[in-house]
Amino acid sequence: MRYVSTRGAAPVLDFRGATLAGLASDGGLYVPETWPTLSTDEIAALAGLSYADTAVRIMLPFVGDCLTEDELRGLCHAAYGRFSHVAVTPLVQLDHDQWLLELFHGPTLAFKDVALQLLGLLFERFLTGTDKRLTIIGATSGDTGSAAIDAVAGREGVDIFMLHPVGRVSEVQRRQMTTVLAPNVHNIAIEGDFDTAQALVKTMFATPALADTFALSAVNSINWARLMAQVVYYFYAAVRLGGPGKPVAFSVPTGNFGDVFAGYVASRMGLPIAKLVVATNVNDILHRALTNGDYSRGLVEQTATPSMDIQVSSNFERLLFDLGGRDGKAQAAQMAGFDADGAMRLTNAQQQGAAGLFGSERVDGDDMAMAMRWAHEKAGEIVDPHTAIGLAAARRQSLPDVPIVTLATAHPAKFVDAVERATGARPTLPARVGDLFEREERYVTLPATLAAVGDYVAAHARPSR
Ligand SMILES: Cc1ncc(COP(=O)(O)O)c(C=O)c1O
Ligand SMILES: N[C@@H](CCOP(=O)(O)O)C(=O)O
Repeated sequence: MRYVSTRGAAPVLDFRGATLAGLASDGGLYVPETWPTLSTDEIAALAGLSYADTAVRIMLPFVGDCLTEDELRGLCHAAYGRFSHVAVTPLVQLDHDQWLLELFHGPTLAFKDVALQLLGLLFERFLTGTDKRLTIIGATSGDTGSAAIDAVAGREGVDIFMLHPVGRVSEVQRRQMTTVLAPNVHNIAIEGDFDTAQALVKTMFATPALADTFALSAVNSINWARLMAQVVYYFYAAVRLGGPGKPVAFSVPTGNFGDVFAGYVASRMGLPIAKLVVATNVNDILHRALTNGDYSRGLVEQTATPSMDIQVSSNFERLLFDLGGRDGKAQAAQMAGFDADGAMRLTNAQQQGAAGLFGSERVDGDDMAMAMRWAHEKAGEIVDPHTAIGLAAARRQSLPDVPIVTLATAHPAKFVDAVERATGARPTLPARVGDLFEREERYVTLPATLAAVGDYVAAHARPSR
């Protein structure tokens, strides 16, 4: 399998190359040159497989000859062996057609673990036998940071620099990052929002003083391997609800458009998906783009769903590229327009292509709290605020006889105050998180400038040998 950049000017890479590079050198994102497909019989044959074995079947075509099937199986079993639920991503029924897909049974209690536990192992596997040292730079609105740090803390050959917006993540989220004191982990609180942090990361990739000295890599969903691993749970859930014979819909709480893009990939691979609902909070750039083609950023508003307080959704570029005829030059021009103006219009092809599969909903704080109460009172489930955005959007759909699965993206105890405000219940952190509130924290706070953050990275990273 070969990987091409959405902006058409970066080298074409294999899976190993795309995983280690993270972001393409032309500023674009790597996508597979073609979508592999599974026949109806191949999808039906996934029924009854364990999560790890399902992952092997789905991911093998993307990995190409960079890993043998046995190597991939070993990595998947190691990654998913760290989850606390035997099903890894269990389904929970809420009422006749409403389901939750619980994605938070990994070490850091959010869906990010599903991909990052594997990505940590992939980095290690691809670095073994080389003298390459990776410098990972990432941005987080709360959950990617802890999942990535857990996946690479203490690993040989990797340093990680994780930027989070100061004061805009929950205390549990912050502590899950800043109490990891391994010498290869560097937490940086920046004075800005998540979009600023993400833009800084992309700028650092394009800064020769950093990119030429260090082997930079990414753990955000700009790294294709992240999304590849997230495609698996769409198949895993759908076959348990009657797929491929019966179509299933998904409602996905969305910020950076990674999780829902993985659902799009599952559909391109042949999984019958009736609808993919893009559920946003009041930071609704994606809802506006999908309803009337207006992709224009506003100010980021702070909400009770901090992980989705995003106005520039990196992975939307992947969708626009695919729907727009995979024309790298045109995509680069469209993104340059957005960078210059903070706004762009989707083309007719992009709008019409998206309309066939995607729906979208904007969910405000009141509707989010109402969905939490509904889940608690009617179904006895406590859901986190991000999941509640997805659930509120799912409950607005009218899809007779189609099961609709809301992706439950985080454990409710990560956002305990918001949960208590809405439901009166105060979920407790699972014991595996340990003495999070007793541990020492370590991080620096820096202005959100390339000079400050770039200098810090240059001073603390170890050059690639
Ligand atoms: C708990 C939670 N839900 C939803 C999202 C949104 O996912 P994505 O950025 O892949 O759209 C995030 C952050 O990414 C998150 O941490
Ligand atoms: N909500 C995310 C934002 C980054 O998203 P990613 O999926 O691109 O890593 C977070 O928790 O950090």
